Amino acid sequence: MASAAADASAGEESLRRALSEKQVEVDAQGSVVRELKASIASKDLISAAVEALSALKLEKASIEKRLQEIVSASNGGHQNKEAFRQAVVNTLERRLFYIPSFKIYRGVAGLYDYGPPGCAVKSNVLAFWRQHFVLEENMLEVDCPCVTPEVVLKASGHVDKFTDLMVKDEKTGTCYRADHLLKDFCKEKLEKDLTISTEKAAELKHVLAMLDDFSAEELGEKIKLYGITAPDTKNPLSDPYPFNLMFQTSIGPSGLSPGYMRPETAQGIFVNFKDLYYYNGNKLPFAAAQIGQAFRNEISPRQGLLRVREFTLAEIEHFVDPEEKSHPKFGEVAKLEFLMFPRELQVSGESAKRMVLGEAVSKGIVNNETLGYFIGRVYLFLTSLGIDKERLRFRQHLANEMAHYAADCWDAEIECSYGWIECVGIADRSAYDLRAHTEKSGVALVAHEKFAEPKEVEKLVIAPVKKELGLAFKGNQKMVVEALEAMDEKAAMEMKAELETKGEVEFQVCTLGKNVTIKKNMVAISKEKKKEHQRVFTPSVIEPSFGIGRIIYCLFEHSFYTRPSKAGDEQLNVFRFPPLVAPIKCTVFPLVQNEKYEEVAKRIAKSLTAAGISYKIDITGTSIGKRYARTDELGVPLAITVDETDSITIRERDSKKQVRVNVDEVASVVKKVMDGQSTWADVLWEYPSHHSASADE
Ligand SMILES: Nc1ncnc2c1ncn2[C@@H]1O[C@H](COP(=O)(O)OP(=O)(O)OP(=O)(O)O)[C@@H](O)[C@H]1O
Repeated sequence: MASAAADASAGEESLRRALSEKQVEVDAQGSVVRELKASIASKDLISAAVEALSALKLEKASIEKRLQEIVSASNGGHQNKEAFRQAVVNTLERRLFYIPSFKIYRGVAGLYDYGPPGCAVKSNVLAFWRQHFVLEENMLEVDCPCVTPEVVLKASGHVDKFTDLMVKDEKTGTCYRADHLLKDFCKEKLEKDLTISTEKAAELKHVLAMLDDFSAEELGEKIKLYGITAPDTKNPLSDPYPFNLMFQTSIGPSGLSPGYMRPETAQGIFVNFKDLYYYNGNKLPFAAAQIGQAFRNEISPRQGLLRVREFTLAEIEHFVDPEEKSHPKFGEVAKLEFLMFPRELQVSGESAKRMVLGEAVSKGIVNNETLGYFIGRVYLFLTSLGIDKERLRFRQHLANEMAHYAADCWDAEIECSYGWIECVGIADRSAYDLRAHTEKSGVALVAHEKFAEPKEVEKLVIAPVKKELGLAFKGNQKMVVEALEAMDEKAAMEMKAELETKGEVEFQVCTLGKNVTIKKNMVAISKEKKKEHQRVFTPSVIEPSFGIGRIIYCLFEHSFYTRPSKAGDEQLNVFRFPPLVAPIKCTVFPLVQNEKYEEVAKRIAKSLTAAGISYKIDITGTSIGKRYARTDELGVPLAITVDETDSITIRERDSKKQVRVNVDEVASVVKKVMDGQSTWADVLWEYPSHHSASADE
């Protein structure tokens, strides 16, 4: 291998790049390969690395041996992830951040209670959300009911389409999400089966890419083909069938008025569009926002807070003129650089790449400035909360993942021990929702642009001939009609030209997942000239939708670490929450139990209350080290120890450094750090440091 070092130098740079994209790295000699991240090494990674290293004439057998080591190391990494998760979840449940609901009755899957520190973290996250989005953009906040009449969710498409495909264990009746079982099977095979052939690997990857597109029949065929059985019992599974995720109810005692618990908060905003537009002085763009509970009867909720049956959503609906999607504040986020995972990289099997947001928009990777602006603001929001920048990426939806009406969608995904998790969906939903409610309610949910002078305008008119389409497409007619009507001007004029020359045209209907042949007699496309005093249009909507529980859980994992106790006999848990998020901002401890110190502690507590700072006072006689450990486990940033009557010490959680501060100044010092007006480094600079005489730390 040593002789390969010389060969390595020429191609090393490109090799290093090739491998680091595949998450492996070679050392200076080009002979040792090691994993960059704790992700699972795949067969694909191995063949790519073998190929690249072989090009440098390294000895193939030894490369393969080394790569096998990587695979077992990364499987070890997998176990480490589980152990890490267990440590985090144990701490969270023991300290009552959250606990399974109705625990004394053995709980209900997918339902959790937030305990005191969890409630505080959640309310801090929501307060910051309001400040960062609602306040910053002058959004119109609303609060609508969770119980929603059927007609609303019929119009939005939820009654007919908000389904997942389910399979049942044929013996026990246990239900599973069919696509999740197929996904788990493919992923496990790709990650762990080193003997898998290249063709098989390609097939499984294709299955993964098409997962969202499979019909019930196709999913059933794959499950049979791969011999997938019930994970817990290995019993055979039923054929997949659709299950609507909404909880149904009826409104009023008669039982005649069906309703549902809302599966998202957005519809409450759409149905109020007309009044909100008026409230906003009939001006676009504007955004409405809502924080509230959403309900989804998930088929088999696993993964703790990540997939639950009732959760808090924070949603923004930003209404904008479809012809003007630039954003006046885009410049403020254009220079941000972070991990982006556009469609093309996913399709070609590459990893996410760091990109400058402004470039992603100018190159058309992100559809428009407004969507880009929100991607940037979401990045700033999540990283300010303490989400690790390196474990946050924005993944673009694949064409088959997006609803047919959507112009572009990006998910903010956060990596945690469960893998990459969608925590915020940012979608340009075009005019779909407002159009759907206009049609169903008969109330025009539109905006107006008044012209100074009447204008002669040319209007695109797409008139599908429903009779002909019905004959040709039968049950699929509605989806073909919707897709034809949703065409933009360019696509419509191209279709018109082709119909005139060839008489028919191939047309992709995303909701059907295939092309259909449209004939000349099936649609009339024209442009009509009219004099108009105003332009009436349905606004497009850009929707960032935040799953608060998912964000909080990822934040817990990203903030958690352990460190040895002073005696080195145990590992102590710490959450390094930033002050913004910390459930309690400081603690107050008298060093020893005596009346004088307790008096001082009470005085400080009063001044903290007056300054609006949450604190915990602990006057137990427990050793100070134990008291610190207890509050580190809650992520409390500062601890005030009363060891004199005129001055006290403040200790910072992560550095464990201490300063001495006069009793009268304590509240204002803590407040400044909590509000972000000072940093701990400023405090260290300004106040004399204190070296603890206590043997506890
Ligand atoms: N069952 C759930 N439990 C907790 N949060 C959820 C759940 N379903 C969705 N969310 C959150 O709500 C946000 C918006 O919902 P959306 O409908 O886009 O999710 P989704 O695409 O259906 O999610 P998934 O594909 O994971 O089921 C998601 O980004 C996620 O953070």
